[in-house]
Order: sequence, then structure tokens, then C-alpha cells
Amino acid sequence: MPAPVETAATAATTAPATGPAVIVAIDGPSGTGKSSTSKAVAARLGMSFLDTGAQYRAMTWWMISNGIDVTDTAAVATAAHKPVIDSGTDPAAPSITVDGADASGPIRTPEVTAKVSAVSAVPEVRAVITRLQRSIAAAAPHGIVAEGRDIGTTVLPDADVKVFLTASAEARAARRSGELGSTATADVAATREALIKRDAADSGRKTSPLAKAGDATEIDTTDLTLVQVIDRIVALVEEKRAAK
Ligand SMILES: Nc1ncnc2c1ncn2[C@@H]1O[C@H](COP(=O)(O)OP(=O)(O)O)[C@@H](O)[C@H]1O
Ligand SMILES: Nc1ccn([C@H]2C[C@H](O)[C@@H](COP(=O)(O)OP(=O)(O)O)O2)c(=O)n1
Repeated sequence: MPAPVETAATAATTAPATGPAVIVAIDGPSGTGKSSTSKAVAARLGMSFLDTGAQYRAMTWWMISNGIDVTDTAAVATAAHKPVIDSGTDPAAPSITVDGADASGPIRTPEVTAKVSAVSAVPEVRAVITRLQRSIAAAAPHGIVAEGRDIGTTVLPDADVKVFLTASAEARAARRSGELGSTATADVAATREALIKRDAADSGRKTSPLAKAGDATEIDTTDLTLVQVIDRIVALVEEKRAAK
């Protein structure tokens, strides 16, 4: 039976946060449900939400817009400190701007998706964005749910709760293709190949690759509904809050 789809909006009974602030790190490959799950968990628990992939996409969009060849590592490294990236962390209305301009649409283009792994492999880019992410997490009044590839391993290694989401390549490709508006077999296959290629690049880079932290709880979402994944993570966070 197809999984009932819960969006951040339908999951969001934005509760005022109670108890101590907790830091939650959610990592995993593309299409495992990090963004939708993290948004909903943050909304339910009255916490902030940070989509770190959006920040790497914003950096990539800025490089493309400014005529920088993303395969020229030295040029990307030199420019990395120039864009001003600002992330809005309300899970009900997350936002991202670059130099004051709304970047939420342009960062999702196929060109940015194709180039983001190259840009995010550059150590200077990671240093700039990691610093930004830590400052956002430190300023979150009721704690934060931050999702990405290296949150539990590098950005917030002392996070209270760490989750690593996985799912089969088939499930991930089907989810992404659905979002892109085509479930035709050839389109799903092409999406699957693109996902696998990006995962390999993200896992294989030298600086803070996509990886499961040793102390992360792994959840395979292949056969779980979005609501089931959200419930599991909320339970982990509530358990941690109770113990604090
Ligand atoms: N457990 C799940 N079951 C079915 N669909 C899901 C599940 N988790 C996420 N999705 C859907 O898959 C797509 C990709 O999810 P997303 O949260 O963007 O993944 P990620 O951030 O890991 O790339 C979205 O359309 C989302 O609604
Ligand atoms: N913490 C992070 C988050 C994302 N990245 C990089 C690697 C990813 O392929 C891109 C885009 O991330 P994003 O989460 O938007 O990717 P999805 O298309 O949602 O799977 O950014 C990263 O290197 N480190």
C-alpha cells in the first residue's frame, strides 16, 4: 500500500518547546527523507530547522551566477568567503537568501544539482559553511534539527540525538521522480543513476564526506511511512529531553 504522505505542514502542530534545548543531527544520502522528516520533527517539537544542503546549493548557485568554473578548485576556494548566505530556520517557512536575494527557487535547478557535489568538496567552502551552521545552531533558542551529510560527524559532533537515514536506491529514485513530476520507467532509472553518482561523490570526498557517525541511530526508511519515521525520531528526542 502506498505510504500516506505527511508534509511538514500537515505534521506541524507547532508546539512550544518545553524542557531543555536539544541538538538533533540527521544525515543520510539523497531522497532518504531528511528534509521532510527534519522539518516535521522540528515543527512538532517547537525547534529550529536547518537544511544544510540548501546552503551548499546556495554557494553553488552563487559560483555559477558569478561565472566561476566549479571544476576550478582554486577559484572556488578563493571565492568561498564572498557570498552572504542567510538561512531562515522556522520549520513552517524555511528560507534561504544569497546576498539578500531569495535563492529558494534557483538552488533547485538541475544545473545546481549537477554541480553541487564539486563545490561542496572544496575544503574552503566546507569551512565557511560549517562555521555558519555552528553559529546558527548555537543561536537556536529551543534547539535545532539540522540535516545534511556531515552534521553528526563534523558540524555538530556533540549533538544530543544523531540519526542516519537510509533507503534503497529504488525507493529514493521513485520519491525524487515523483517530486520531479514523472514516474515513467526511463525517468526513474535516470534519476536513480544521478542519485547514485552524487552519493558516490559525496561519500568519496576527502573533507567531511557523507558518513554515519559511530553513535548515530540508523533508520532504514524504505518501508516506513513519513509519519512512522517522524514518530521514531520524535521519540528519540523526547527520550533525550527527559534524561537531560
Ligand atoms: N518514508 C517515506 N515514505 C515515502 N515518501 C517519503 C518518505 N520520506 C520522504 N518521502 C518523500 O520523498 C521525497 C524526498 O524526501 P526529502 O525529505 O526531500 O529527502 P532528502 O532530504 O533526504 O533528500 C519527498 O517527496 C518526501 O515527501
Ligand atoms: N551537510 C551537507 C549537506 C549537503 N551537502 C552537499 C552534498 C549534496 O549532494 C548537496 C545537496 O544537498 P541536498 O540535501 O540539497 O540534496 P538532496 O537533493 O536533497 O539530496 O550538498 C554536503 O556536502 N554537506
